[in-house]
Amino acid sequence: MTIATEKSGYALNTGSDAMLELPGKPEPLHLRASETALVVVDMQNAYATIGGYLDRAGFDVSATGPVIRQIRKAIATARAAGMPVIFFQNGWDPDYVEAGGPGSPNWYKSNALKTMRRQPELKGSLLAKGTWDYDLVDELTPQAGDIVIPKPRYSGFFNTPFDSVLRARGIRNLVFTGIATNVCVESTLRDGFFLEYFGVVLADATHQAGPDFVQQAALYNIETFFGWVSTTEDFCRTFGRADVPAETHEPQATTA
Ligand SMILES: NC(=O)N/C=C\C(=O)O
Repeated sequence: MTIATEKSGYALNTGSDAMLELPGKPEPLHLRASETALVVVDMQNAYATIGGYLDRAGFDVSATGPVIRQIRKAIATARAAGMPVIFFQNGWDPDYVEAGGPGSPNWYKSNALKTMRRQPELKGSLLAKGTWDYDLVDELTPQAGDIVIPKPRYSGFFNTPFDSVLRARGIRNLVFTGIATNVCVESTLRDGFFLEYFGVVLADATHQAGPDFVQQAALYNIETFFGWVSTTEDFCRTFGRADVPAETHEPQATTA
């Protein structure tokens, strides 16, 4: 992506690179790297690690290892292609004020809040900022140039600067990875659809919260009504090299 330094104007930031074809369902999607961001949804211990919130709430997280590895490949490709990499972190302040009280539907539907009400000894440990549960998994550490956006609800567009961050960079296409396909990934992709963003999910770089059929249902919904479904390999082949190494980096990202 070209960054304007001595000249001004929206057109300086976007659209000068090649239009590429990303294989996908229900059909290939055409997009430029300069107008595309890689979005990593909620890859926190809460969602991807045994002992985290989803595991404690009774969801199966035993198959998240391969998903983490695919996300690392996608991140390495995106960084090499000059695409913004945007990490979301889901959760609330340690007193759960941002979670909403009994006046919020979130109070009734959040399985983290329900689990903590059932097991009061867990209070303060699930999805609270500053805890291990809230932290991104060690394998997916943001680096300088990446953007980290905290979010208080399932959609990354709600009560966050996400839309502004995207519009300021001329981003029109969102490539989604992360957990959970059927909750925060789909919610964010849907809201993006309403805001005229083109959303594509890398199926093998996502994981559902719930039984296997939920993953298939979410992908069906996305490819049929809201966006496109592709794979990590196709993303890496289109924007770089499929065998690009999944590096580790120092934590120096910008938190929005
Ligand atoms: N990141 C997510 O998709 N979260 C799903 C459920 C929750 O946060 O309770």
